[in-house]
Amino acid sequence: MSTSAPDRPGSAAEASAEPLIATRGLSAGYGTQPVVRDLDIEVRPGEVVALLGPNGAGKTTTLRVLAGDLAPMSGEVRWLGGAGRAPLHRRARQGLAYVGERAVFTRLDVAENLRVGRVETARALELFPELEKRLRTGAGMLSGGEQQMLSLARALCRSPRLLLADELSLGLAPLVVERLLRAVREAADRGLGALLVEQHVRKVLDIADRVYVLRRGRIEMTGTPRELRENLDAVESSYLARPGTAASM
Ligand SMILES: Nc1ncnc2c1ncn2[C@@H]1O[C@H](COP(=O)(O)OP(=O)(O)OP(=O)(O)O)[C@@H](O)[C@H]1O
Repeated sequence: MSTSAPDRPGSAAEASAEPLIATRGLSAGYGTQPVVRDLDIEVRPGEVVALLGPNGAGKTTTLRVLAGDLAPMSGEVRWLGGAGRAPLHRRARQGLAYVGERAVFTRLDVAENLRVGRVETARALELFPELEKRLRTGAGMLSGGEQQMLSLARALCRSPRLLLADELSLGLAPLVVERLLRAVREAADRGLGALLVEQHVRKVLDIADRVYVLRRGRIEMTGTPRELRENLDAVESSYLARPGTAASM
């Protein structure tokens, strides 16, 4: 399977835009041992790209090195066309949003979380109206889904160019997962580029333009959701399934 034109209508023009982020021959890891090798990954404005793979494949490591949180061992990461090793805080100022698991300040309430994130409350509530009744609730008291809505609101309402999201939907109910993924899709339709690490394979394929499948630190498959679906049974049974979660995919 190879990379080909995205199979979502309207994304052909975006596919010709310059990548927001691109790696060439990237290897990264911890200590002296690379856990991801020879990665060629790119994300362009307006596209949602899914990064899939089994536990320990190196998905989080990949996001961390793209975010500037972990230095490459070899190869390069080009962010906005430049190959410099800008750290995460500088990339964040330049429009990179990184959402890890439950990225909220649990001791602050929802309104304070938005304020600290320099996000207008009204804008966040436009995106997720269900947060309105929780504005004065401590973020640590929110449900998992509400916490992720808050994390995503904080990221998206600052109009980033690129969103890197690590298991946005971990442990959440299917309807909440769909809600979060739809918010990302809508932001991408307005020009955001997004790279999503996601265990809900079928749900993310519904909104993605392209997919990379990582296995043992290498990209083993890349293509459109349509191409991946044709191989989905093989993909799931061979290495995407997590014990106990195959049904959710
Ligand atoms: N800070 C760290 N120090 C040393 N090794 C690490 C560190 N973080 C991750 N690893 C190792 O790197 C490998 C890849 O981990 P990573 O978290 O990138 O995989 P993943 O695909 O995101 O997995 P999962 O789906 O389980 O979250 C694993 O073997 C893991 O043990």
